Amino acid sequence: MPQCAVIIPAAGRSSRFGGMEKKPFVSLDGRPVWLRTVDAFRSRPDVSKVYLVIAPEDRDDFRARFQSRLLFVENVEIVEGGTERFESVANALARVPESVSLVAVHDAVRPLITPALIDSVFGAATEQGAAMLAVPVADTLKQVDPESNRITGTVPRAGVWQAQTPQVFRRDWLVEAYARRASLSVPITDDAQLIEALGHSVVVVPSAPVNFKITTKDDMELADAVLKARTAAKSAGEPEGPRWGAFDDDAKW
Ligand SMILES: Nc1ccn([C@@H]2O[C@H](COP(=O)(O)OP(=O)(O)OP(=O)(O)O)[C@@H](O)[C@H]2O)c(=O)n1
Ligand SMILES: C[C@](O)(CO)[C@H](O)COP(=O)(O)O
Repeated sequence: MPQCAVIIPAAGRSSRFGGMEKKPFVSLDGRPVWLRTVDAFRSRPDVSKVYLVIAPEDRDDFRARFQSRLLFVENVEIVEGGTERFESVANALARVPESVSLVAVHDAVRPLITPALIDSVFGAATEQGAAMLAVPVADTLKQVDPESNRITGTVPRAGVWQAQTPQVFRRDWLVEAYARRASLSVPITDDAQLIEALGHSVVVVPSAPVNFKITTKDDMELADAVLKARTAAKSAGEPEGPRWGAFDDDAKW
């Protein structure tokens, strides 16, 4: 089974989240967001190592709060983050050995990822060299003037998908893409963009809205509600569904 390294960037500033604590470190139904996300990958037989990227300014606090627990968490390496997301990913990518065939990048703040969704995007990347999870845009998209808040146009949504993560690539492609990143003048908001710029096609694997990114406080409340619904479904003996994802284990952080 091809080995996949998993990069989990958790070094952002959480500026849209606000609050005293950065979103990866907030407790979500008893466990911190970052741990829920790491736990979705670290015990998989097809994962060689998880690289958790933490901002330099958070390292001491992270160590103080979580290091003792990490002693019991195998194959997780802490990597120093950068100012921009791509820098954080690049720092971790530099740690991935050449022996690893695939690299997955998954936002630490998408803790509701499910085993079935990971299976599907890992499988597609193994076959195609590059794959990512996404959901088709369901709402009508409007272009809005930031000054007046007035609509200046409607964006055709046919064929438009909302990118998620994991985004999974052949390691050599991702290394080459990052080496050439500086040549791109457009803003880079995801890793697939860099692979596309190399001329490789990235396969989109249909995902589920439950794999949303926690960006604001409202998202955290929604994530908490989903987890509570999963726990209730498990207690009621309902079978795990690929869209509901793995039922939470009883271990509380
Ligand atoms: N320099 C950065 C910026 C982002 N991230 C991570 O990339 C993921 C997606 O980024 P985002 O949701 O934008 O997080 P923040 O950058 O923290 O959010 P904001 O833009 O609101 O500050 C998050 O897990 C975040 O921690 C990172 O590791 N390093
Ligand atoms: C990578 C990503 O989650 C795909 O939708 C998104 O681009 C991250 O953007 P952010 O501004 O760093 O949250």
